[in-house]
Amino acid sequence: MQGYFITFEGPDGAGKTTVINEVVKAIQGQCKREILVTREPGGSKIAEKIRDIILDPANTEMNAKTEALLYAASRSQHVSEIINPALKRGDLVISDRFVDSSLAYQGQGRGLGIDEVAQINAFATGHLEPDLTIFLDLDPAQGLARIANVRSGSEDRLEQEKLAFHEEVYRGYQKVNQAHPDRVKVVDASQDLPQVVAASVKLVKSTFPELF
Ligand SMILES: Nc1ncnc2c1ncn2[C@@H]1O[C@H](COP(=O)(O)OP(=O)(O)OP(=O)(O)O)[C@@H](O)[C@H]1O
Ligand SMILES: Cc1cn([C@H]2C[C@H](O)[C@@H](COP(=O)(O)O)O2)c(=O)[nH]c1=O
Repeated sequence: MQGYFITFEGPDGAGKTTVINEVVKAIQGQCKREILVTREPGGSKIAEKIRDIILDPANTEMNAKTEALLYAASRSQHVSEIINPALKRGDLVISDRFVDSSLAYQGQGRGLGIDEVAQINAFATGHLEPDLTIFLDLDPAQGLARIANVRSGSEDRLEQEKLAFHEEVYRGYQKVNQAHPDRVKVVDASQDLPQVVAASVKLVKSTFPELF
């Protein structure tokens, strides 16, 4: 039985983690499949260890290629150990970030090139692609302001990057979204949380009506 793979993407602070939790609460009683929520970087023991290295603010000397390869390595482990087995069981897998994050942050933000970063990720994931990606669309400055409200002073290495970097990442997302209009659906994340959640639930239900 083949499962379903949904990813949430967006700038830092767009609300991905919060919205995923609310979407799961909303659909849990109605969904015909088990729901597995996971995240990147991370999602498995080894992948979480790699996450700690990538996001440690002390690792200021990490170069862009190392960063891209660490995200891809973490993802490879996550896919083989967690995501693929769940999809084989027939689960609905919801991941907080996936390859599109690498295309936007490392491909565009770090200037490595979206196509080049896509290639290493195709190798890492065995070409796994989500069935649906919900892009929470928020101005990067607003996202950073939301994060500063909740964890000012303890931002991770990526969150500590200047606004110009996050604006470049946002341009990367726009390119990726335009290249995959069938897969990526955009939700206005500047709305109040209940509206963002309702729009996301509607997308899940309309994309996979057979799940409900
Ligand atoms: N629609 C919303 N309106 C206002 N605040 C929101 C909204 N959605 C989430 N938030 C708040 O914004 C902050 C960041 O949310 P959250 O951690 O879910 O974002 P994220 O996209 O997962 O961030 P990151 O990419 O850094 O992991 C939280 O304090 C959350 O409560
Ligand atoms: C998967 C992935 C993530 N990032 C960045 C985006 C965030 O700034 C951090 C951590 O993610 P979280 O949502 O705050 O937990 O990592 C990235 O640059 N490239 C990636 O592939």
